[in-house]
Amino acid sequence: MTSPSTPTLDPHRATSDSTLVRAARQLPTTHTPVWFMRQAGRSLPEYREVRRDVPMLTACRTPELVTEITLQPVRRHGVDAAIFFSDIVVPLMAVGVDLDIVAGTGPVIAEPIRTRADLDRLPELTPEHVPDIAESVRLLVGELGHTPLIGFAGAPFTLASYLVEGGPSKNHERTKALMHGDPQLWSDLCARLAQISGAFLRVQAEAGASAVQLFDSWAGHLSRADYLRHVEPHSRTVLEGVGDLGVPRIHFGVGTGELLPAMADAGADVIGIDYRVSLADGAQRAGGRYAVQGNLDPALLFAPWEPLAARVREIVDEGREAPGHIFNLGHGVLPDTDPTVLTRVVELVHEHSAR
Ligand SMILES: Cc1c2[nH]c(c1CCC(=O)O)Cc1[nH]c(c(CCC(=O)O)c1C)Cc1[nH]c(c(CCC(=O)O)c1C)Cc1[nH]c(c(C)c1CCC(=O)O)C2
Repeated sequence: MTSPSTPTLDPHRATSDSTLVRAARQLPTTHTPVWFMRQAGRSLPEYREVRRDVPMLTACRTPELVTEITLQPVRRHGVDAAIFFSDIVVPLMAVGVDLDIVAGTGPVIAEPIRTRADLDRLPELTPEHVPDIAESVRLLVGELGHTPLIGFAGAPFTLASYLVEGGPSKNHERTKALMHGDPQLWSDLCARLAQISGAFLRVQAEAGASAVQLFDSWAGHLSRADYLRHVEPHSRTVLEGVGDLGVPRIHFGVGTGELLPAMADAGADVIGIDYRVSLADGAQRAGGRYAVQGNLDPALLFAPWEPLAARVREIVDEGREAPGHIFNLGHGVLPDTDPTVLTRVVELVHEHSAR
């Protein structure tokens, strides 16, 4: 029995008709949905205000702050989706990895994982590790109404790179050395990370996130052969592991032109395309079977309005040729971006794509 005050059994019902979910499912939409990676963050003065005295990871674990920060870009820009405010290292922190996020640098790991004994100290993730995440999602879904919330996690390779290198890396040399020098340890590490990412996505989707995105930001540093042999099986475990939840799965990486077919086939519904490959080429490389997300160069947001607007219209037009299109940037919003430009881009995407 349900009464009006009991939560609906299907937390995704309110957003099942949203443009984001429909585009991901390759259904017709009234306009092209748009959101931006890193839409919450330093480009917004209201974000800098909330974060003034609060460290990044404290903010990520405080449901009231996660809710406020996630809602800020939705209120300001009128985007068609919210992305959960968190970080790819939050589930690692939750299982006990000693790490910090250093402003201007990124995640830094106190004791990198390089040996079997190191891996043995990395536990699996259970919902009990992240009650605050479920709580934040529930608060957000209540506030967002018909606007979908996108949950996310880091993919095994990108997480492994931070853990093995101990921090951000340009060349991923220790990571690749481990991959090739001890393939069994590499595979066991990625299997553990796949469990952690998959469980983190599950917590978010079960609490009400309407879509999930797997970020394999650094996968573009791999050859296709290495990606297929050493990485794809683990990303597939994550994506297929949440297939039963019925929420669209977006798979994104940077510099992945050569990997798009493999990344799409790893179990995604939507393939993220960065700005190096045209949407049309990207959709075709993914076999023409997948919805696409992208792909405005975030640096173009610094260009004068006319050339920027022309590029936005072009991307909207190219997206019409794909089975489904979600407008986004090719990578995250840069911290110095003028937020009023982002709002104008949202308005233009809506206006130019209205049908
Ligand atoms: C590689 C990666 C990380 N984190 C993430 C990725 C994958 C996406 C990508 O490729 O950009 C994912 C992420 N991190 C953050 C989000 C929030 C949601 C959103 O997109 O709005 C998301 C989706 C918040 C954040 N995560 C971080 C910030 C900046 C911290 C701050 O505001 O002080 C934010 C808003 C910190 C972070 N965390 C990480 C980096 C590289 C940085 C930037 C370091 C810096 O430039 O200061 C690791």
